[in-house]
Parts: sequence; structure tokens; C-alpha cells
Amino acid sequence: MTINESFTHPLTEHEKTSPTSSDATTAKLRVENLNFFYGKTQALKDISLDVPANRVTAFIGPSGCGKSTLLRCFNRIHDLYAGPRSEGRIFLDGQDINARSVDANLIRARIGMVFQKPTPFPMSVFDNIAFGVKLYERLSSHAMQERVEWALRKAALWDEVKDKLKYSGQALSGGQQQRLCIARTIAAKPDVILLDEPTSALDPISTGYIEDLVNELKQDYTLMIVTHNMQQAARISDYTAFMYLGELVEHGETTQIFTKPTQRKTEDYITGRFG
Ligand SMILES: Nc1ncnc2c1ncn2[C@@H]1O[C@H](COP(=O)(O)OP(=O)(O)OP(=O)(O)O)[C@@H](O)[C@H]1O
Repeated sequence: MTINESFTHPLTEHEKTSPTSSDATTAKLRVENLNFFYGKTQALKDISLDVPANRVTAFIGPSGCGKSTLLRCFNRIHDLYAGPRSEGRIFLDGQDINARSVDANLIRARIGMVFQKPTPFPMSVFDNIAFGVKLYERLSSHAMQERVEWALRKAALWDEVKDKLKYSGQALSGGQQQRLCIARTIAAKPDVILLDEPTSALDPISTGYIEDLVNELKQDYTLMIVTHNMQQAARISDYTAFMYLGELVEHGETTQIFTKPTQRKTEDYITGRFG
């Protein structure tokens, strides 16, 4: 059974008749009135947003404004911890990802995440990729070899590691490790890739590789990236969302946000007056 087959849970009557879910299919992801709390601290305030398919959306804003919290809501990472609580809804292809009928693990397979610090598992380059695939699919050894090569090629890493597949993933350079993590995410064949400051620990050359890669990947995937680097957001994203104190202040095409923001706060942040 493929991921997509196994994911197609029947929608509940409530989900089918929801006035907001009927047109939610126009966006890859739709966020509606999302509030998020860590105990008594409200980290996200009434966020509503459409994320278009096959585009890169960047999330920018000063430290603590809620960017990572929002990104983690998309693949239900908060479910892994006791305490956080959310209100509102998030739809993936029109389906409520928090609906009771939806398996959080399958959401994480369809919405993969790459973190700030490269986190290869303590195993070989090959197994780093095969491990995640085995969680969701049973492949023959030949098919697995093909999948690993495919993912490494997509992540622009194959040529550098094809003779090192049995080496530890942790023995690669930082930039290679981050591309290995991207390959690991891609190998599960997700629809959406979340990148939380993926280049902040990397040198400029490795950063350039990842930025080129993001640009290539949007042909096949919907990408969202959190970045503190304004130039990076301007270079690689199609849409930009500016957040401040848990609110989504402004969201639009990146060229518009960077050249003609409609909100004073966005302009102040982009021009470096605060943050
Ligand atoms: N595990 C947690 N428990 C309690 N509060 C948290 C937790 N994680 C984040 N917060 C709080 O939620 C708010 C949003 O944090 P978040 O990490 O999402 O911001 P951010 O915009 O990604 O920040 P940065 O750019 O510094 O990474 C902050 O006030 C933060 O202190």
C-alpha cells in the first residue's frame, strides 16, 4: 500500500459539510483561525493563510514571533509533547489534518520536516534514507536501492556520496549532512517539505547548494521555509509571510512584500528598523 492510498481516510460527515473545507482544495494547505498555546502562553493568534502548491513560502519575523511553532503545526509535531494546545483548523488538500480519523504519522510522511541543525541518524548514509522509507513502505532490496539513489540525486548529493553509502551519515560535512536530511525527507515521497532555518548552521557554499535545491524542489513539492535571512527569503521564496508577536501581519508575493509592503510593521522589519 502506498502512502497516498493509505492516507485517503474517508472524511467524516462534519468534515464533508464544513462550510470552510469545501473550497479548501484551492490551496495545498489552508490555515483557518489557528490559535496555539504553550500552557498559558499564546504563541499563535488567529492565523489564517493559504499556502499555494509547488511554490516556496518563506516565514519571516523577529525571534519569538511564532514561525517555528506554526511550521510544527503543519506536521503535528506538537502532538508528541504534553501541554501544547491549538484551536482552529489546517487543511491539506482539503482534508483536516487534525481530524480524529487522520493518523499523525501519515501526516508526517506527507509533510516532511528538515531542522536547523543537521540531524543524520547514527547509521550509514544508505540506512539514513532507507530507515524512513521502511516505516511506510515495503520495498524489495533492488527497489530500495533505486529509491535511495533517487533521493540522493534529488538532493544533489549522489555524486558526492555514491562511493560512501556505507559510511556513517554523521561523518559527512555539515552541508552534506543537511542535504542528507533533505534526501531522507524526500525519500518518503512527501507532498510538502518544511524547512526550519535549514542553512543557519552552514557556510555560504553549502547555503548556496541548499538554496539551489529548494528552487529545484518546488517543481515537485510545496515548500515552506523559516529564515532569519531577509536576502535568502527574497532570493528563494515566491510568497512571504511576516509574523510579529504571534500574529500574521502580512502575507503576499515576495516581490510585493519586499518592495511595497502594505503594513508599516512589515516595512520597518524588512528595512532593519527592528528585529
Ligand atoms: N516548548 C515551549 N514551551 C513554552 N513556550 C514556548 C515553547 N516553544 C516556544 N515557546 C514560546 O512561543 C513563542 C514562539 O516561539 P517560536 O520558537 O515559535 O518563535 P520563532 O519565531 O520561531 O523564534 P526564533 O526565530 O527565535 O526561532 C515564544 O514566545 C517562545 O518563547
